[in-house]
Amino acid sequence: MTKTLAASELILNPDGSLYHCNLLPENLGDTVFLVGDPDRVPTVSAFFDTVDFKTQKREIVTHTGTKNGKKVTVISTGMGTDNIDIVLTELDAVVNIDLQKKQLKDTHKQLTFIRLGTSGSLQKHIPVDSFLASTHGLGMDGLLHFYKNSEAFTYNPFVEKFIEETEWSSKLSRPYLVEGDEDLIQKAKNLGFYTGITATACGFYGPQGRVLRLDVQDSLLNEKLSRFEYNGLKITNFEMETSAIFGLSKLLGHKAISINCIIANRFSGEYSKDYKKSVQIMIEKVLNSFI
Ligand SMILES: O=P(O)(O)O[C@H]1O[C@H](CO)[C@@H](O)[C@H]1O
Ligand SMILES: O=c1cc[nH]c(=O)[nH]1
Repeated sequence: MTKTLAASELILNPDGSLYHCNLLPENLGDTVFLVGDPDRVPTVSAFFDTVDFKTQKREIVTHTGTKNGKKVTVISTGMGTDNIDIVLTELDAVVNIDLQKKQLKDTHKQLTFIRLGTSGSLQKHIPVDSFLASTHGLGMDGLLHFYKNSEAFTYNPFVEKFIEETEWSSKLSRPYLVEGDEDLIQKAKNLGFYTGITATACGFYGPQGRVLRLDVQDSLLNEKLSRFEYNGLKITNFEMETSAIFGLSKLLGHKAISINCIIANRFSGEYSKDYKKSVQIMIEKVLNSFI
């Protein structure tokens, strides 16, 4: 018998839309741009040909419209993998659950997620105001461990070597490594973007080795991350969402890429003089070549 989801599990608003995103199936395009900052949503939708739908709840702002005849959406996730859990799960539910019957659909629709974010460089040669596409997300956040079948990402030679070489503390959650979509990464390479492994942290300060008033447990963490290498793969940058976007996309059957504008270099101590301008250039390049 087909399972019907309880009202407490699949929470819907009075109009039948998803609890946090406020979205109904007709409000969503097949390609979804994910940005952290709600203020970045209009910057992205300014490059759409039309904007036909807008909604907002908390920090989750959505614009849907068309670009080159295709229906596209941009949505803000806020900061961190906990918000990615909410947004990606609800976006998947919008297309793959019958919201009226509250039942899983038999056939699944595949969405394409394109994160357009900001990030800090962990490599001297990757400067501020450059653009980087993640080949993999290295999750230091622990989100994926709550889901069944995530073992594929947590038990592999990269993770084993990483734990050993960085002397990863047993008090922290086990790192996991998930790859992005190969075809989308190739498109970013064609645009001349840097590529590399993106470390996803569960915070901006201590978890990324920033010391203001509080000392960190491992003051050498960033040094270890930048030095680490596995089969020619290097860790290039820090941000707070990519691992969860890649992990949930793999588990749910969607395609994903994460592209970030480098706004800080953690070794030179540099910070972009006008990061919003650089982010806008990145958005324009991606919108014009990915749709
Ligand atoms: O600019 P966004 O997309 O929010 O991305 C980065 O910026 C935030 C931290 O300042 C984190 O969300 C991090 O991942
Ligand atoms: O250093 C940085 C810059 C942007 N976002 C991050 O998470 N870290």
